[in-house]
Amino acid sequence: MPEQQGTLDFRTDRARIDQLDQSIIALLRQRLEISRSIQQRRTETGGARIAEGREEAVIGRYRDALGGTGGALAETLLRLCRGTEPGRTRP
Ligand SMILES: C=C(O[C@@H]1C=C(C(=O)O)C=C[C@H]1O)C(=O)O
Repeated sequence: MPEQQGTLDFRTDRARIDQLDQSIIALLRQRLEISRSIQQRRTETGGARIAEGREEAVIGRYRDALGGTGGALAETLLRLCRGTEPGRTRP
């Protein structure tokens, strides 16, 4: 029996959410690859991995669009793109 609440059936909307999540994950992987490429090229030429001013701009973009939680999401996204999470070698 499908999961229902009263007469509501969430299957169609949940299928759309699942599709959107797959698209978001694919976009995140693209972003991660480009971000790490920039970081690698910078460190290989003696620069710092992190560009704080640029990160502030990225966080501000998400905060402006989505509020404080959006800013927190951007901070998590930047940690993902740095690839420096302890104990993780892959995204
Ligand atoms: C990708 C860059 O390098 C780092 C990663 C960033 C990102 O993932 O958006 C932003 C700033 C840097 O800390 C960059 O400088 O643009």
